[in-house]
Amino acid sequence: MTPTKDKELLDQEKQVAAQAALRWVRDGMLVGLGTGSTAAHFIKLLGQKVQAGELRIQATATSVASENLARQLGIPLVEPHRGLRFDLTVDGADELDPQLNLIKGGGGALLREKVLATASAYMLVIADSSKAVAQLGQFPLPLEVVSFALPWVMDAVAATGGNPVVRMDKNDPNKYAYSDQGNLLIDCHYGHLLNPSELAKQLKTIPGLVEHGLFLGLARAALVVREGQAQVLRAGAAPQPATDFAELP
Ligand SMILES: O=C[C@H](O)[C@H](O)[C@H](O)COP(=O)(O)O
Repeated sequence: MTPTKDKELLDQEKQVAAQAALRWVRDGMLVGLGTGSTAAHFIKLLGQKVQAGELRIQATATSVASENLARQLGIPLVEPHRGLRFDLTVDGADELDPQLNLIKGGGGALLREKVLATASAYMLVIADSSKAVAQLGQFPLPLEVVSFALPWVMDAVAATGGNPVVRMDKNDPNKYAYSDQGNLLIDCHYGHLLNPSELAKQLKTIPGLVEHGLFLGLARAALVVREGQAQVLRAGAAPQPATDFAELP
């Protein structure tokens, strides 16, 4: 299989997962919108339902890109405010393990993604087959870092075995990449994570490290596509077909 074909197939899987996720959305819901290519498929499909008058929902997005997309599609948006809680957040992931622990932040949106996932009654992950792994850590762990603190954060993260690399701008390799909050991003190459929760605790003690991309115990279910079919995964449970399955969060 050529890399391009591979990418096309994975993109089809992302669309299938996004389509299946629509079953989770009900009239009147407040929905958190994720970021990335898989979440973008979901936002487009959701936008079609809203435009057709088939769903009345309100949403908040986890990035400027997703917010712009939602606005273009006519999805009503709600600004962050005290007491705002989401019925459902639908988001992609860079990796998910059988316990539905995640690595996120490949697109730099980890901070807002974690804020919305935490403020949601239900987080649903949508993913192509390449994202499901036995153990997290092949994908470099993203961190969001305040610029001033960068040198010390790099030292502290290196001391945890993270081999940190500052992320560069996709369009200009001589410039740093910045998050929507104006912070820097670091990618950490730990290899397989033997104890993600211990690592998460260590990272939280580093001043200037705003957030890490480990999402532990946040996802309630995942829709992962295998051989063209969406399957529902839950922590420690056997996969279920998503075809004859609809769940109210
Ligand atoms: O910061 C980006 C997010 O965590 C994405 O959800 C993640 O990188 C997966 O993106 P994609 O759906 O494009 O693979």
